[in-house]
Amino acid sequence: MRKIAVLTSGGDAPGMNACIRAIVLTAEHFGVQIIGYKHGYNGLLDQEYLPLKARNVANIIQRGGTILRSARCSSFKTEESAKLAAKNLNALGIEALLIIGGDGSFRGACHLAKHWQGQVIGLPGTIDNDIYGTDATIGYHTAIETALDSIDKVRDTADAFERIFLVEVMGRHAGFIGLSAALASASDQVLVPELCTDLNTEVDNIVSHLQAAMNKRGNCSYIIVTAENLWPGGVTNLAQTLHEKTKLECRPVILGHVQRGGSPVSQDRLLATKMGAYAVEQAIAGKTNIMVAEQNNQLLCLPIETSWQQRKTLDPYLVKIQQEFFDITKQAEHVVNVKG
Ligand SMILES: Nc1ncnc2c1ncn2[C@@H]1O[C@H](COP(=O)(O)OP(=O)(O)O)[C@@H](O)[C@H]1O
Ligand SMILES: O=P(O)(O)OC[C@H]1O[C@](O)(COP(=O)(O)O)[C@@H](O)[C@@H]1O
Repeated sequence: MRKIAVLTSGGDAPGMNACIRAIVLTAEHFGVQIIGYKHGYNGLLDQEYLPLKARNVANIIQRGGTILRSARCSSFKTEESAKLAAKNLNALGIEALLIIGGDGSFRGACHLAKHWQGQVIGLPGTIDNDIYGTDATIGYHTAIETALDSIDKVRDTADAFERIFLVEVMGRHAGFIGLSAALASASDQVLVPELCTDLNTEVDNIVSHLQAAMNKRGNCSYIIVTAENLWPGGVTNLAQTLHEKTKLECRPVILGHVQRGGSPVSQDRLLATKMGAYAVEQAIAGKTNIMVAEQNNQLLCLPIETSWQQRKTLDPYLVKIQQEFFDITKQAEHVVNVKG
């Protein structure tokens, strides 16, 4: 193994820089040259790259975003693009390509592999955590912290005015950020795709929960965490609907792209560092068409297709706590008197 390339693709995630750093330092350790393609798969098509050395990755572990830039590249789905990318990689003598991104980027890697003899290795990097086979993806823990920080602040003003707030978090098709942020911020309800089967009955459920909370706690603040793309018209519409049904003040808050930025928390830096180093070792060992993953603190390789062929599920115990133990409408009628 003499030359490896790396790129970041799809939604950027805090920790991608830490991962690039680990890849570069590990490659240097083994005497392997490394180049970075810029702007995701666009860089492969435009032959836009730069050599990466230890000095290029100094002082980046704490930075969000990605020094290689990221992008979505819809034209990469064509056969001509994959062939052009293969030609460009061969022209530079690249033997392995490391792709830091989500399952879409991994599909891109598989597509390329049909037309390129080199090795492709995926490193799961997305705030959404929606990649099957790994306990967490690079960026997920930082996104939870960011959402949590905002929800805590929303709670202050919600409490002061005894208002209802709907907070929209990211996660295009997955409720990992939503469920974790809701539980960790002690939010009253969480609406995520995995748990909302029928939106028609959902408004009535929310209203009955709300009434139960008011009956139990008196006039109070109430926070609902909602995943993006779930509610037609988003949280602004849902806030309006709830206001019409309850006559209570409901305010929508969309957290948006702030969740993608910021300095990575230690969990993401460590995960990114471990996965980056491990991916280089796997490349040197000749592995291809794999993604690196971590399960129960153990690094491993999985076939890259696993990432999208199987659907990652929410932690059932977290769901149980939020949906059953903490559901105000499902609490036992009698309260045990601790004084006897
Ligand atoms: N089926 C596919 N074939 C080839 N390339 C793909 C495919 N799906 C996604 N890609 C590439 O991966 C990029 C990132 O995918 P996307 O789903 O947007 O983000 P993520 O990798 O974070 O899931 C796309 O813009 C495209 O360049
Ligand atoms: O920045 P964009 O292109 O608007 O994409 C927004 C989407 O990207 C994400 O932040 C991350 O998703 P991916 O990592 O799968 O690209 C989603 O949570 C969000 O829906």
